[in-house]
Amino acid sequence: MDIVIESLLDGARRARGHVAIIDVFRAFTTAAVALAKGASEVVMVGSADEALALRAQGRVQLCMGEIGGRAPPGFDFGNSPYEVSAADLAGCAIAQRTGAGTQGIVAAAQATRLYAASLVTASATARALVRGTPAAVTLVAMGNNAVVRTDEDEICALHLRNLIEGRPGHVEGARQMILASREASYFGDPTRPHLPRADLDIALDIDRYDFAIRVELDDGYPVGRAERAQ
Ligand SMILES: O=C(O)[C@H](CS(=O)(=O)O)OP(=O)(O)O
Repeated sequence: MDIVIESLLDGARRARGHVAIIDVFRAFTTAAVALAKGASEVVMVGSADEALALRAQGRVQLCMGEIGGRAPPGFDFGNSPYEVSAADLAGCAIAQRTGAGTQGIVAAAQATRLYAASLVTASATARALVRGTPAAVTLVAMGNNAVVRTDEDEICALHLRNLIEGRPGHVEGARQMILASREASYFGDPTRPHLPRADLDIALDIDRYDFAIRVELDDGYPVGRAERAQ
């Protein structure tokens, strides 16, 4: 099996085989929390207008995500796992728009199987990626706004590769490397109130959940749902 690590939007466009689009801060940590809180599905879109239109049509009940890190006007939630962790989402379908993660999902049109990945679902995602013994697995680190590479997504890709190749990786080592990064330092900064420290704590709770987020097309929209091992 060929395992390729890619980055950013062009990496998502090139990705082949079974693909993990990685966004630790914060899109797919937030999506995982939403699914764990009972959301039925997360419809991943490229624009805030698409998310709002899906809610207006009744296709989803809630909108979450960000532009410039903050909830767009009319959204129910920002892109904060901590904020979402306090909500009752039982049975809700949610539309999500973010600057990196959901853009990568939309761009990954060549994937034969697609996952939205972060560290909270790392082991479950690694197991899911190898099911069906694909010829190729591509791990795409989405970075900031899908244009600047970031430590947390690149380290998540390396951790996933270790797991896929049968090594345990180093959970605490990965955590500490990310905590030392520029992006981690933004959380809890009083000048960035949209980035609570609790978001960082949740995002680095590696293997918090025992499901992967499988993304499949539904009426042309990529829809993420929890996928547990059989
Ligand atoms: O809200 C976030 O943490 C980021 C901001 S940016 O778009 O990467 O600049 O969004 P995400 O898509 O979750 O990386």
